[in-house]
Amino acid sequence: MLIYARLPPESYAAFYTALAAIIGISLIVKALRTPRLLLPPGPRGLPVLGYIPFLGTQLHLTFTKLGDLYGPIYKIWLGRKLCVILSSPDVVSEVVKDQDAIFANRDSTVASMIATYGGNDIGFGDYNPEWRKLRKIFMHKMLGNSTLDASFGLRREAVKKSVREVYGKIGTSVNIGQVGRRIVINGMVSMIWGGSVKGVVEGSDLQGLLGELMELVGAPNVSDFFPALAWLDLQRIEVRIKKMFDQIDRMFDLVIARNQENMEEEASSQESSKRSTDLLQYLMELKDSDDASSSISITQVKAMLMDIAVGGSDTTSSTLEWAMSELLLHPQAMKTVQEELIQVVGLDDLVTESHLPKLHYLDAVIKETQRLHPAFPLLVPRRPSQATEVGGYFIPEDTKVFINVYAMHRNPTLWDSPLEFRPERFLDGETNWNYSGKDMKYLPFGSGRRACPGIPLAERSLKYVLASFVHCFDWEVPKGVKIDLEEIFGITMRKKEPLAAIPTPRLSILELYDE
Ligand code: HEM
Repeated sequence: MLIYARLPPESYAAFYTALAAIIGISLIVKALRTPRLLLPPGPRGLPVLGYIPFLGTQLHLTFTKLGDLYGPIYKIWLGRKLCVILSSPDVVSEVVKDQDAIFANRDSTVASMIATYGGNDIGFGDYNPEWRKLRKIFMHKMLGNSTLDASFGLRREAVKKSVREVYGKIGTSVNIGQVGRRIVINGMVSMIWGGSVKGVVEGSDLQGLLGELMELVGAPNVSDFFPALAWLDLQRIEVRIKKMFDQIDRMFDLVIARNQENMEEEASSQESSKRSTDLLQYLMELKDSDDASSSISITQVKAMLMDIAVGGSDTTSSTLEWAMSELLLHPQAMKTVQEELIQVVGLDDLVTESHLPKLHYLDAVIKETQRLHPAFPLLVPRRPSQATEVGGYFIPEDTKVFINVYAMHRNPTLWDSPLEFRPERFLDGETNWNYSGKDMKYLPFGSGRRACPGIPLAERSLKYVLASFVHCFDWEVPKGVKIDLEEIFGITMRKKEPLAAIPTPRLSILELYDE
């Protein structure tokens, strides 16, 4: 204080000027020394529209070609939306492993928000404690091994029904995709509410409604690229998806009401011990639970039903159709699968889920099918909750991040002869191939916090249905028909031309087809 008091006023001014100069210079030096991160490279596109006019309909192919030009991390602008596309194990690992928590949000769209009850589900909900609660319930309780074991009977009924149906069409051409979709939807529906509510889906076209809903969720929407124009709903996607959604929602309301009536009736007739359980019943019990760590709202119940119906149906049935197409194109692989089935099951019996762990070649066929034809070729896009760095580039908050597994699964630097269908590569004995998402070059179910929670059910359903199809029947492509493997990009990647083939019976006891 004394010293200050003795200094003349001009000295204060000089002191503060010098101090400001030193701070200013050190900030400039620091800024110059810190390398400024750039956005990833990428094509220019047009003013305002960005790359929208050049996307085409086969997004996975467009993105793969751009990856060949710009490398494993590049950007495009779709209107006002910045998108980054990743396609090498290194950069993907930075996102789904090193910075998984930052990239744990989905990039919601107008359509996905409507279809998921405003993001009250697992697929599009934001990463927060409520989402973690739902995901835990979904994975450990609803799709845990004991729940799946208990519901095997319901899946078996769905498979047997379809085997009977195909047997009725022996010698004629069968649309395999359609039969597969029906088995998967019926199996899914009976697991969800078949134990307690009968007959709600018969007469209502759940399969058709889900198909249309998925198509609209996957369609590029101007409202997402130019949010200021969303109120115009230029492509009428919002109007159309609301219509589909309302019909499915009404079906859920009906099912829930019936479930409640049945539970009340059973309680009053004191038959609750005989009650058959299903996922809906389990969810309704959580809805009424007093335990805050597991209680859920009725909207969350319906959003989870939607997740199972949407997430589990098209993915599983498309993969089945691709697997059958590859087997029909590769008779030696078909023969090997059928021989394995004779050894493990025998021609005098039907496949059951207890046989599945012994069907190693069949498992390799399904893994190879998913390598070449991943159901979500670009996974489900993620969105960083803060600005960050990937592959040495700047990634702003809220960028839409695509992971191009289609390109990685076909990359010749990662796979030998990547375009060949060779199930044996999954039987090499050295690598423990699985769907955990730890090996970044093989991600059919994604990886990290947002990886598919339906893997246990998907794995069982794929093996069980495919094994039953090729064990019960020999299949032949109709004369003059050539199987092609052209894809259509949508939210899931489907086969463009439906697969048709002619079945003939294989089992030695014909009564098995009528069981
Ligand atoms: C062949 C069958 C299936 C395939 C190939 C598949 C694949 C995938 C993929 C790639 C994702 C995104 C993962 C990521 O972004 O990292 C996903 C998410 C999801 N899948 Fe599956 N799936 C299948 C079956 C199922 C089934 C049977 C269910 C439910 C019963 C299901 C429910 C979900 C849900 C709820 C999500 C969103 C997860 C989240 O955002 O946290 N999936 N699936």
